[in-house]
This record gives sequence, C-alpha cells and structure tokens, in this order.
Amino acid sequence: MASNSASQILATTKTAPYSKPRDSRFLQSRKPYLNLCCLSQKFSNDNALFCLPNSKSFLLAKELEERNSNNHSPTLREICQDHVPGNVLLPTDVQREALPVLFSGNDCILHAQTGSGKTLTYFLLIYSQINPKKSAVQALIVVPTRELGMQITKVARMLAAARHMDPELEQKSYTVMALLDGGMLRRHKSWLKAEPPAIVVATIGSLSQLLEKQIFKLDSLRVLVVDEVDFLFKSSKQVSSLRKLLTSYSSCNNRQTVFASASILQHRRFIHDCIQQKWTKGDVVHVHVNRIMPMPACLYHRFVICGRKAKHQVLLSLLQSDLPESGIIFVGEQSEKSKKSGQASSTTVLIDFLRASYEGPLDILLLEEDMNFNSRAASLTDVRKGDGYLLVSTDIVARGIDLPETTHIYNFDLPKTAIDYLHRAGRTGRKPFSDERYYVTNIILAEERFVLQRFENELMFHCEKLTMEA
Ligand SMILES: Nc1ncnc2c1ncn2[C@@H]1O[C@H](COP(=O)(O)OP(=O)(O)OP(=O)(O)O)[C@@H](O)[C@H]1O
Repeated sequence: MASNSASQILATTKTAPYSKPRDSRFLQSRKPYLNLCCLSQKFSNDNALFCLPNSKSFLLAKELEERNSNNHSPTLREICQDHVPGNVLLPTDVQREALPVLFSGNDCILHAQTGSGKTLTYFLLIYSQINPKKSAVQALIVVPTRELGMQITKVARMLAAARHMDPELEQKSYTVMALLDGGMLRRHKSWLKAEPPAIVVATIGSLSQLLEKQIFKLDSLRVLVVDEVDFLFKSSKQVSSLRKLLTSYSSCNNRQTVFASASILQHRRFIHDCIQQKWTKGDVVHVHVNRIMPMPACLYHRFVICGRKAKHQVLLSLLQSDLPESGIIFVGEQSEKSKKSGQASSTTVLIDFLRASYEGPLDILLLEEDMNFNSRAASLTDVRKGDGYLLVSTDIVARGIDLPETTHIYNFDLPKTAIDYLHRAGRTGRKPFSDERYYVTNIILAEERFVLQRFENELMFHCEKLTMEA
C-alpha cells in the first residue's frame, strides 16, 4: 500500500457524473456523492472502510494524520461520527477480513456470501496498487459473462472517475477497458497499441485471442482477479484458457492474485492446486466468511407444490399476493431437442403469459443466452432504469449480477444444482446491513420436493411450504 496521506483515501464513489448538470431534472436525480475511505494498515484493526459525503473525506484524512502524530488515537468511528454523525457505513465482514490481508501483499481467495461486497474489496486493492501515469495494463479482472463484465467495468469507471476528481491525487485519469465477448476486438487492438489502459475487465475468450496475438502484454500486471472462479473452472469452454492464463501470468513476486466467489467447493483441494500449480504464491490466504451459513440470513425460502399446467397461474397468484418491488423469475434453459423441434421456449411462453395476464406496475423484461448481445444489454439497461421490473431469465444472470432493488426471486423451474440455487437466491438480499427480509420462492412439482430437500441439506437452509388458496 502506498505510504503518503493521500493513499488513505483510496477511492471515491459517486452516483452521478461530475459534469455540469444540464437541466433541473438531472439536478433532482443527483444523489449525494459518497466518498469511500480505506485507511492505512495501522488503522486496519479498527473499522477500515467508511462512506462519507464528498467534502468530508479530506478533512478526515488530515485529522487522522494529526491525531496520529499527537499520539492521540480515538477510534476511527469516533472521528467519522464527529464529521458526519449517523452517516458512517461499516465495512462488510469480507472487507474487514480481507483488506488487511490484501494490503499486506498476500494473494487471496475471497470466499464469502453473495452480495457481501467482494467486488469493492478487490477494487480497493487495485486502486491502491496501480499508477495512472504508467502506460501499461496493471490490473486484469477476468469474468465469466459479458453482463458481469459490463457491470464490473461500470464500478471500475465510477471509482476511477471519482479518484480522478480527488484534488490530492494524481491528475491523470485511470483508464478502464472492457474486453468482452461480442465487443469490437479491432478497436480494442488499436487502443491497446496506442495507449494501454490501466485496468482491463475481460472475458477469457476475448482475452485469449489478444494474448495469443501478443497484442496484449501482461508484463506490468500488478493485480490479477478471477471473479466467479469456480464457475470458470467448471465451464468446459473456458477452463483451458483460464488455466493457461494462470500458469503464465500469476504467482510472481511483484504481483497479487485474487480469486473470488460465493461458492468454492472443495476449497482445500483448490488451495492446494493453486499453490502446486503456482497460480498463487505459497502463502495465499483463504478468507472464508460465514462458513456455516453459505447463504445470507435475510433470505426467506418458500415452496409451492402444483401441477405442471398450473405453474403459470400459481406464479401470477404469487405476484399478486407478494407485490414485489422488483423480481427475477428463473426459468430452465430450453433443450437442444426442443429447439430443433421448433417448440417455443419456456421463457417466451412465460413472457407472453405475463404480458397478457399481469396487471401490476412492474415492467416485464426478458434476458436469455439466445438473445443477441445488444438486446441483452438493452434488457439490463431497462432493469436498471429504476421503475421496477419482473425479469424473466435463465441462469445467465445468476452469477454476480448486482440488482439491489430485487426483493423477490422465483424459481419457476428448479435449478440443476445446490450451487446454482445459492447463486440464483443471491440475486436478492444485496443490501449489506439492511434488516429487510427477501423472498426466494420455488414453484415445484410434487416429485421435485426431494430435489429441493437435497438443496436444503447441502446449503443448510429451511424452505417453508406455502399453501395457495384456491
Ligand atoms: N461496505 C459496504 N456498505 C454498503 N454497501 C456495500 C458495501 N460494500 C459493497 N456494498 C454494496 O453491496 C452490493 C453487493 O456487493 P457485490 O456486488 O460486491 O457482492 P459480491 O460479494 O460480489 O456478490 P456475488 O457473490 O453475488 O457476486 C453492491 O450493491 C455494493 O455496492
């Protein structure tokens, strides 16, 4: 971690652009800026991470320095409360445990519940390590899907823009490139040749193409992050390229490697492999948070048993009684056989049904693999408009997608595995420290009850039976 006082302010997040507001509607929608302070290691035993209104962070950093040099050491929380009473956000468990490890230079396996703030944890490391004046790729984040890549690029750019606004920091901006499947590789090539970005967020397919052609060099890489690492290792299309990348580029002394996921099965075996294969350094730290409760406690799980033909009507009744603020309805993928026989997919049938029968205020949207990249991006943009949505989707949004407004998940079709259940369920309950309850409802056939029971045993949760009134 850098040693000067400015380094105490690692990053600043904001929820609206800093450019001059164009009209009063824009002004009204502008939320207060948040500063995110991550304090140097000597403070790390206390609460190391705070969100503060913009103007306060510089005062806070200065005051910390003064009080520290006078050997006066109030708690960080006290100092923050002096400046912004009632407006201090605490670090999540994974942030509190992992940041000291990461700032000590260790490689790390971030293994914590869905929605627990792993993304910010690795970005705080990245922004403490990279130098915007250096024209080289210094941080690489590998993700499994284009959708997750777009989301993470957005977070990176928000942090970069806000850090650029910090008067005490370097005036050169941090550039972030999204190198994702379906993108314009030719344009990326020219960009990489002209002036390499500091941070690259990539899917493994696009990344491998550029690495093979030696257009993309990782000699200056300081931080390599693999997000949803277990998913990538399980994916037959992606695993060999990932292994190749890890073998060639990690485990170097001046580089840190971070693996993140809410589910790392057989993690002892995985850590052993990491060390053996030199994907990480030998002293890699496994930060494993909430080991006995793999899913967030704020989730309330329910199931309804019904016949196959009644499923649509049951879903409609649930939507009418639950009145979700926003919800995601997960549907199983259409089989190749069914596609070949020209049958309509379950997602299409369900969307048509909801559009004809649902009379509530939420927008009904679709997102599935078979849509083209532009339509997929448009669906997510519509979801994020903030008017409330019912998103009918396959597992494509089950990993990493952060839609904090989602209050309800419906498994219209059960997922295939307990791990898939965990990630689908984890698309709700994504507001750390909120004491709200979020709902995961499974609409199942009688013969599927034992499958759900198996998930309950494996993930250690209880699912309550819901009886629908006739
Ligand atoms: N310290 C914090 N205080 C409040 N909110 C936070 C904090 N850290 C992160 N968040 C918010 O929590 C939400 C979930 O964070 P994030 O997307 O990083 O989860 P995750 O652990 O990566 O989950 P998943 O395993 O599902 O990918 C985000 O909306 C993020 O902005």
